[in-house]
Amino acid sequence: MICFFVNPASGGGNGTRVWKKVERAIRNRESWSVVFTEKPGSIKEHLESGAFSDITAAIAVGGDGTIHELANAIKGRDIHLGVIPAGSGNDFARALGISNDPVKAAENIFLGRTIRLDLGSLDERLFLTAVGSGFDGEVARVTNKAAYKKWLNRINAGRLAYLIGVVQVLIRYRSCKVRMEINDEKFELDNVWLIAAANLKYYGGGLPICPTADGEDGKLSICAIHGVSKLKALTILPRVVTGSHTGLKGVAMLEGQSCKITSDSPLPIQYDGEYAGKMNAVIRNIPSAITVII
Ligand SMILES: Nc1ncnc2c1ncn2[C@@H]1O[C@H](COP(=O)(O)OP(=O)(O)OP(=O)(O)O)[C@@H](O)[C@H]1O
Repeated sequence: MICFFVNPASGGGNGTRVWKKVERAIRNRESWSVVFTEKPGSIKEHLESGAFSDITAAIAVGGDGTIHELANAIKGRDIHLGVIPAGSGNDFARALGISNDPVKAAENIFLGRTIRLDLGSLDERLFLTAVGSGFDGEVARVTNKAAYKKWLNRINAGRLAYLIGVVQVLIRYRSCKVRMEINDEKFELDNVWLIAAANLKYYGGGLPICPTADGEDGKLSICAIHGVSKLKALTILPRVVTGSHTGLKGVAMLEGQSCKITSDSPLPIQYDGEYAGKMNAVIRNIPSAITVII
């Protein structure tokens, strides 16, 4: 049984619109059911209710936050994961080349072609795309609670909300000293603006922060922007839009199975675009952790 978990709130209401198209397209197919999420966390509640014991595939109709919830809710169970993109960022779907056309994406779900994908973990929680600490964690904190996000999502301008958040944070954000440990190698970094640890290459709605990240290689790709003034950081950050930041002075690209980030004052962290809080982070790659329908 395939179960679609539709988040009506994703993409500022896009979830419902996308589901209507999918429903028309799959009306004559068998062995599927649908659940509408009521609030953050409700996917887990539904799955734990015991009413879904016959699910073989769980499909998020939503954005990266919905698929993040779904992956965590099916943790440890033999359920394939899929997505019909309906969010504002859709970085998971973008990285895996999943169609933005709801009907095509739904057809592919029923074709059932799968890959084994690595996941990342931040403490006990799983993530699919990337963890960002420092500047982008702060952007997630500011943007996710901003009233303008809902407004802009409603007019399909979710990316603009993120850009406003970037400008807000740029004005007041200060770099700091960070201790980073990749596998067993220790680094002391000054003037750290951000450290991202990625399973897949995009975050923030299509920003290729780690352009060579590969969700099937058993490693995290790590990008640290550090050791530069705010003025210099301001010239680097826009280059992330095209992925052309990687060779610049002040940008270190690394990789490893694990990445620990600690600082005297814990940094704000986001994972899959969701704000996780201020913390010292232990991030790991979990190789071939999940089966994804692509
Ligand atoms: N019925 C609901 N009402 C409000 N929020 C919900 C509901 N169901 C789920 N959510 C929450 O909605 C949040 C946003 O969903 P999601 O991330 O999929 O959309 P998005 O932010 O538009 O997309 P993206 O993350 O790709 O930019 C998630 O954190 C999820 O927990």
